[in-house]
Parts: sequence; structure tokens; C-alpha cells
Amino acid sequence: MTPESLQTNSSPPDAAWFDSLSQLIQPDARNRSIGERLVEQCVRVSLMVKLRWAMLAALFCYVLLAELLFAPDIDLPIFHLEQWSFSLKAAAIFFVIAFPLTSLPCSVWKNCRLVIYLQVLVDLLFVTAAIHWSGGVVSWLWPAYLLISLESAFLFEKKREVWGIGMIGAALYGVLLVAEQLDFIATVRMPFMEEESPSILFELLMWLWVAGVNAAVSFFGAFLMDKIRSDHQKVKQSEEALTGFITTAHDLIFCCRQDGTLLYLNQIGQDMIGPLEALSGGASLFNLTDEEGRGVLIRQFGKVIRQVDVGHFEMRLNSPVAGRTLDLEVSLSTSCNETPDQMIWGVCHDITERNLAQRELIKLAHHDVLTGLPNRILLHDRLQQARALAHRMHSRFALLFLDMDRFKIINDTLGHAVGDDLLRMIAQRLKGCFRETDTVARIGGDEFVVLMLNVADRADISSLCDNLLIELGQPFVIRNHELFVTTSGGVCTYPDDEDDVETMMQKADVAMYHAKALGRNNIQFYNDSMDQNASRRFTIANSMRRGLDRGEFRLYYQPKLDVTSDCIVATEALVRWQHPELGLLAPTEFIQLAEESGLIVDLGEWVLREACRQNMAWHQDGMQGLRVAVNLSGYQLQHSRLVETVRAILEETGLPGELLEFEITESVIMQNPDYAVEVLNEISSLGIHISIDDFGTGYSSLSHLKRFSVNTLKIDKSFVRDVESNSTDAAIASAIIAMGSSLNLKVIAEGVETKQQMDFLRENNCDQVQGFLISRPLPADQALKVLRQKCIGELVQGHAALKEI
Ligand SMILES: Nc1nc2c(ncn2[C@@H]2O[C@H](COP(=O)(O)O[C@H]3[C@@H](O)[C@H](n4cnc5c(=O)[nH]c(N)nc54)O[C@@H]3COP(=O)(O)O)[C@@H](O)[C@H]2O)c(=O)[nH]1
Repeated sequence: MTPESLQTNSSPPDAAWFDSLSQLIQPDARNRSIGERLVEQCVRVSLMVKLRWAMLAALFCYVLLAELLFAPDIDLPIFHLEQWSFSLKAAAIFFVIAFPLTSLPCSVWKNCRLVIYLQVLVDLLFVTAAIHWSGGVVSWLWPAYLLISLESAFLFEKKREVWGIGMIGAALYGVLLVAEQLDFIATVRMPFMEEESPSILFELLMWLWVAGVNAAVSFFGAFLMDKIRSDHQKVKQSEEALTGFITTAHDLIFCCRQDGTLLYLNQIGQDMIGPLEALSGGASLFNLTDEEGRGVLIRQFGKVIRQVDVGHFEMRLNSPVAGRTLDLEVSLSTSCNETPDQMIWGVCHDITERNLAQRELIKLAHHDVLTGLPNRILLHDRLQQARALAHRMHSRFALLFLDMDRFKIINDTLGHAVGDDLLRMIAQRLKGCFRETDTVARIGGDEFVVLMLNVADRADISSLCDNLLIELGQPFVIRNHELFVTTSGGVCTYPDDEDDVETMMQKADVAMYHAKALGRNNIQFYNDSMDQNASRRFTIANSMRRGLDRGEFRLYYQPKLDVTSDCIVATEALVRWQHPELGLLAPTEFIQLAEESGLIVDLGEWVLREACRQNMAWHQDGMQGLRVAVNLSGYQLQHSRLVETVRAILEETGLPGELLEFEITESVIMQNPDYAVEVLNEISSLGIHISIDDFGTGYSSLSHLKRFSVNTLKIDKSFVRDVESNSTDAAIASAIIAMGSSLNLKVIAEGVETKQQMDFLRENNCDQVQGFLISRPLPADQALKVLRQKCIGELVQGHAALKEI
């Protein structure tokens, strides 16, 4: 995570909200308001006890003052004042009893409701007594009833309790007045009172006044306290809801000081990084992150303290509990009051899984799932970088486009699981062939692209490519199958083929197609002339189906000569396409395209039918025993209906299987030898002759050859070409002949153009030859002329057994 990942897309949470949270999370450390504390009954009772003590003390002072003022001549003032009917003695005794009575029980039993009720009743009695001793109806102390009503409103939670106390107070006052009026108790005379007793009406009005005011105070006191209580209750509930929300929130919520010291961590936070007290190195947020994360936090803390909107930012925390790092999306806030111990609140959303998924998605988006190699998107990116770097550094890079030859056959014959394993192994080998700074990418199916950086010149690239072909040419052993893969590739380089990235890819692709057209298993450098071929190839590919439907394909026949008898014993059917616009096309121009499009199956069927029909016609024309050879593409070989089709065509044309020969290239057979053994056995059971074409270019071993139902080995023309001048080619050619002889196989050499080549082959006991020296491939009518000239008589004799067919 970097500071760049900071986002500022939301406003910070309300600071005041966090202020109250700061208070809530530290109930012990904070100063609770009086209102909060008064919710608790014992607190209220204590307060009342203290007030009561104060009131009693004030009353006592009042009495003392009265005595001093009105009886200065008395030695022990507390025992005299009877002349004013104000019994200080009684008052003193009363206070001595009342003090502990009115205050002590509550001081001791603060939580006992009964004691509190009794206490308030005692208070009422005390006030009534005090009123009595201070003049009864004319006493100034009657407002003390109001204080008792307020006291009960303060102490009791139910309104009716408060109103009840108010009524009891009014009743006691009334009883006192009645008792004094009826002289049940003697009226205490005050110094300022006249001798005459107050009238009943005065007393009644006084009682009504005191009772009315007391009722009003009780009513409003109860109502007010109820309101305060219910408001407070609501605040308390919302606070509890808030703390509950924070505690059980699914996001980590923390509160810390500016130096990172953690003060609070909610439940999920503790689950994620452990309890505060268990954090090693002190509960500091800074200890839970690395240097970079600490820097981010300090910067964000600074901003939030300055009330700058920091929005969301990402942070990585080490979790001692989980033993891994957590990715968090954090939003910060702080209280409004700017004090040094200002707290910072953080709400952190765990985005570890999301980031992992994102990283995985990014990886998936940029890598091939099967091989783990970079895919087309990443390759494109790397190519652009390489291009920019090469431009700046004046260096060269190469782009190599690779396509596995006939990979589809592996998939179709052995299944996709084997195909996938093979692709994985190819990817590994490819990676092993190049430097770590190079990029090996898979861009689809069996297509790989290699980006080689800082290459010196073409020779450098060529040697890398040669190594690659050798490496990929080694057999792959997958699920008990030994598989051989060849590769065709095209290279373009920067700055030689300077162009944009897409065009460079196209150029490498064009060069790769050129390599395929040259017979596969090679790598070609791009040149401009290849582009013309590309458009020609496009035209050919698009018109092939139509050409087949319109009968534009032709068969040419090239004779095969028996060296000993000097007679033509067979012909090879070679397809041509009489294209309406492009003229006569050689098979090298369209066979590969037909393979790619799948049209090879239909085209091959046509070739087979036409070759069989023609050979049967020649057979009926007197050339009994002449065999016709048909080239079988790898795609035809793996086609499930091949044997069925061959059998049907033989039946349809009437050609005996013995007069048909299949030429299958060595690389096609060796690609999947097990499967080839199976199919070749079936074909062979129809009497059909089988030749391994281009022999010597593949990887056949003796052990493999023995397993195949093969009749003939056909030495590739590349060995024949220089057989007189190149000792290696000569050695290979003679070795193949010797091997064929030892395995009881016929050996035929193709591409024989000179008499010297012919002499060499004859001297080395090669069985048959084929090449321009004997005849070029010819249309059927011209081929017939050649056939008629060359030992037809011997042919007929040689195949006497077939005459009767
Ligand atoms: N699957 C199929 N493949 C086919 C079919 N028809 C042909 N082919 C394959 O196409 C490749 C090219 O064939 P072609 O251009 O016809 O070339 C053949 C000969 O013309 C050429 N040849 C013969 N003698 C000489 C010679 O003395 N010199 C010389 N330079 N070239 C010569 O060789 C080609 C025959 O090769 P091969 O098949 O290996 O015997 C070729 O690979 C064909 O196999 C088809 O119907 N289906």
C-alpha cells in the first residue's frame, strides 16, 4: 500500500458524535455529569442527606440566633425563653433527636426504599413540629413542606408517591392547625405575635394556601423530574445502542491518542488483532504496521487533527493473532475540541479478502490459467514497454511467434487432459530456454509468443531459436504416452521491423505461417515479401470450400521406379488446385490451410477416391499391379471415420487394397505413436501398403519402427539432394537403406534429380527411386504415357497374382 492509494471520496464522520463516543468508551476515566450520576438512587439519597444536614444546621443556627437576640441576659440561654413562649429547651431536645432521626438512617441504608419513605415521613413530622414550635399558623417555616415535596419528587420515581407525600404534608399541616385551634396542643407564641389567637378563617385560608402551593409544587416537581428522568433514559438508551453498535460492529473500530496509543478496540478489532493488553510492545497502532504504514498513519493523523478531510485510505496492519497482515480501508475522525490529548477514532473495513480477490482477478486477467504464463494482455503491455525502452536505449528486441505443429491431433486423439499437460510442459520448456527478463506468453490454443529483450543481431536470435527447436524436439512423456512435438515460428525484430505493437505481432505471425508453409519445424524471420503471401493465403483459404465443390482440384501422378528392374511399380498421387484467379496451385500453398480449416478431411477423401478410381481405370487399361500412393495428413489419420471411409472407397472403386499405398510423414506418426500403431494396423489389415514419408527428419527409433505395420521407408529428399557431395547426407541415406533392409522394409528415395544420385542409391541397394530424373508429377493422361513407356510388361509379370481382379 502506498500513499498514492489514498482516496478522498467521502466526508469524515461527525466529530461531535465521536466526542460523545470518547466519553462512552471510558466510563471510569471521564467525569460523569451530575444528571448522569443522579440516575442512581444512592447518589440521590446521599445528596439529600447532605442537604438535610445543611438544612438542620441552618435551622439550628436560626434558633440559636433567635435566642441570642431575644434572651441576651440569660446565662445559659438554651434553658430560658419561656417568657416569649418559645421553648428553646424543647427545640434543643427536638433537634438533638431529629438530627440523627432525619439524616442517619438514609446515610446508612441508602438503597432501602422503606427507609427512604420513613425518612421523608420523618421529615414531614419534623417540619410540622418545627412549624409548631415556630408559631404554628404564623410560622415562616411552612415553605419547608415545599422542600419535602421537591425532595420526594427528587427521590421517588413514581408521580403518585410524590403527590402522596404532598398530600400527607398538607394533611399534617391541617392537623397541626386544627389541634392548635382546638387547644389539643398549646400554641407556641412567637415574640411578634399578639395575644389573641388567629381566627379560624385565617387558619383555614393559611392551610388552603400552604396545601395549594404544596400540591402545585408536588405536581410540577413530579412532572419535571419525570420528564428529566425519561429524557435521561432516552439518552442512556441511545448511548447504550451506540456502544452496542460499536462493540458488535463488523468493522474494526479503534480509538487512540495522537501518538498511536490504543485506548479502545471493539470486539471485532480484538478478534482481528488481539486484546489491547495482549499486544506486544504496548498497545500502539504504530507497532502494528511497517515503516511505510506508520508514515501514512502519522500523515493522516496530522490531517485529521487539523480537521482536513482525509476520506478513506488503505493501510496494512500486522495481526499478531492471525499471524498475517490485514488490508484495511480506514476512515478517521476526531473530536472537535483541540486539546493535546485529543482522541482519534478510526473505522477500519477489512478488505484483505477483497484485495486478495482483486489481486487474483488482476493475475487472472493478465495470466493464462492453464500455464500461468502471461497472456495476450500482459504481453501487449510488456511489448509496449520493450518498444519504448528499446527506442530510448537504442537496443534491439525480438518477437517470436510460435505455433505447435498439428497440436490439434494430440487433443483429438489423446484427449484434452493430455493436451493440457503437454501445453504446461511446453510452457516450462519454453521458459527454460529464455532469460528471466524475457517474456514467454501463451496467447491462445497452441500459440506462444516470446519477447526477447536486448538481443544483439539475427545470429544471436537464430541460435536461441535453434536451441528452442532442439529443446522442444525432445520427447514429452505424459501419462505413459511418449509424444513428439514440432514447432513453427516467425520472428520480427525492433528496430528492423519497426512498427506498432499490433503490426509487429502480425508480422511475426506472417513469418510463422511462412515457416509452416516451408514444411514446419522451423523458424523464419519476417520479410516484406511475406506480406504478399499473407494476402494470397487469405484468398486461398477463403475460396477452398468453393473450389472443392466446383471440382477445381486435380491429381498429378509421379512414378516410382524399382531400381533393380528399372520398372515403374507405383505412382504417387499429388494434388493440385486449378484456381480460377491464381492459376495452378501447388499443395504447399493450400494443404496447411486445409488442415487448419478442417477441410483436409473432405479434400483428402476426394483425393483418395480420385486416386483409387484412376488407378482402377489404369488397372482395367492393362496396368495391373500398379500401386497408387496417397499422402495422408495427420488430421486424416486421427479422424475417427478414416478406416471406414477407406474401406467404402475401395469398395466403391473396386480397387484392391494391395494396389493402394498410404504415405504418412514420420513426424505425424511420431507425434502420437501409440495411436498411430492402432490405426496403421487397421489400415494394414485391408492389405494397404504403408510408407513412412520424409524419413530421417523425425524421431523414429528402431523400437518404434518395429511396432508399426510399415512396408516402406521413404528417404527424405533433403538427404538425397547432396548425397554425392555431403558425406553426412550420404551416411544417413545409406544407414536408412541398411536399417530398412535389416527390418525387412522396402526403402525408396525421393527427390532423385541426377544420375549421380541414382548411381549412389543403386550402389547402396536402395529399392526404389522417385524424382524428376524419372518423371515430374504429371496429369493422369500424361502420366499414362510415361507408364506405358516404362516396363509395363515387367510390371504385369511382377504382379501376376493381381491379373484376375
Ligand atoms: N496430405 C496431402 N499432402 C499432399 C497431397 N499432395 C501433395 N501433398 C504434399 O504436398 C507436399 C508438396 O507436394 P508437391 O508440391 O506435389 O511436391 C511433390 C513433388 O513434386 C516433389 N518432388 C518429387 N520429385 C522431386 C524432385 O526430384 N525434386 C524436387 N525438388 N521435388 C520433387 O516432392 C513432393 C512429394 O513429396 P513427398 O510427398 O514427400 O513424396 C508434399 O509434402 C506432399 O506430400 C495430398 O493429396 N494430400
